[in-house]
Amino acid sequence: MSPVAPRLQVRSLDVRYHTARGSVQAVSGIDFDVRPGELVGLIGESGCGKTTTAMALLRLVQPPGRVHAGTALLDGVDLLALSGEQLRRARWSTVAFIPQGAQNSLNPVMRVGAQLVDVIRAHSRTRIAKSELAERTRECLTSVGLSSEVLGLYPHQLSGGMKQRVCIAMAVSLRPQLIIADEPTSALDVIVQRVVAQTLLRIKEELGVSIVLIGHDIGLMAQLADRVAVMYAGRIVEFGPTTEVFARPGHPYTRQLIEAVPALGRSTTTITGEGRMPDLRNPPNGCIFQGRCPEVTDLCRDTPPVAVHIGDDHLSHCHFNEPLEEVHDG
Ligand SMILES: Nc1ncnc2c1ncn2[C@@H]1O[C@H](COP(=O)(O)OP(=O)(O)OP(=O)(O)O)[C@@H](O)[C@H]1O
Repeated sequence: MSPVAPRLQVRSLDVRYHTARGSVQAVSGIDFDVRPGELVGLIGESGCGKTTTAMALLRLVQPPGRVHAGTALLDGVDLLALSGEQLRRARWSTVAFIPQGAQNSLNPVMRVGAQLVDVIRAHSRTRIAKSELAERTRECLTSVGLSSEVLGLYPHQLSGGMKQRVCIAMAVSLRPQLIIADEPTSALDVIVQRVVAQTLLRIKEELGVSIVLIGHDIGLMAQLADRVAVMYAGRIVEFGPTTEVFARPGHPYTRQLIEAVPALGRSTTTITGEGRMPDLRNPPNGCIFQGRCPEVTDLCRDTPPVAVHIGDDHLSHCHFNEPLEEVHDG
């Protein structure tokens, strides 16, 4: 394991949705961490719990959802234990969020500059002089590669990619330690996706911010993430350096995901594995992936696999991985 202390450390996070038809175990005791200035990607097919994980970290899980257990330490402070007032202060200034389709959340009748000023004023802990505000808004735009002329424009005068970069500028405006971005490039065309992706890399490198990036575009994630956590049915089944995970995937689900990477020119993934994700109201005993695994055995049906180190900093949850060293299963 690397000696770098994590900025975010998530342990045993468990989130359920209590519906009339039973309790959906959307996130089942996951562990992961994000280091300073690192981009960690959460990948997996629709319904595996990526957004629920993000919502839990932001304390935005809505009823009937509820965080049942876990901790999420950001520089030692448990986000899941903050009071309402502490939370209000932490939003934007400590943890910022770029939601899906963020560009549509810009106010159409306000100039970009005024919207940035609003965010900084509303969430700043101290009063900021007008001259400093102007300087800060310019800096924010520069950090995402936009010129200060954009401050005077309305959202409809911007392209989709520029709007998304304005949203990233808003996210960095309070200089947070952590940004959580949920599919920030979805609904953009491929060329624009690259620009937005480059913008995320730029703020990571220039501002040292840590980023949790949610997405299902495996190709894009392979280019952006320092480490990836592969989720399946509410669990992290594999976690490790991106190059390692893609070059030497340990988990059969990761292998299926990689095989499903679309051919050049297509932008969506289809999963080739047989069968559907298990019913999360009644998950199976044993390995969560047993229903889709081509290598399933009785051991998999009876006993959940523990996390094993299969490489430097690389964990996988499969009975058939060759362990370098066994670690506690979260
Ligand atoms: N409000 C809700 N009520 C009941 N179940 C829910 C609710 N929201 C999500 N779920 C369930 O929780 C599980 C995880 O959903 P989540 O949206 O976190 O997955 P995801 O990986 O982010 O999917 P997507 O990529 O489609 O956004 C799914 O089984 C989903 O059906």
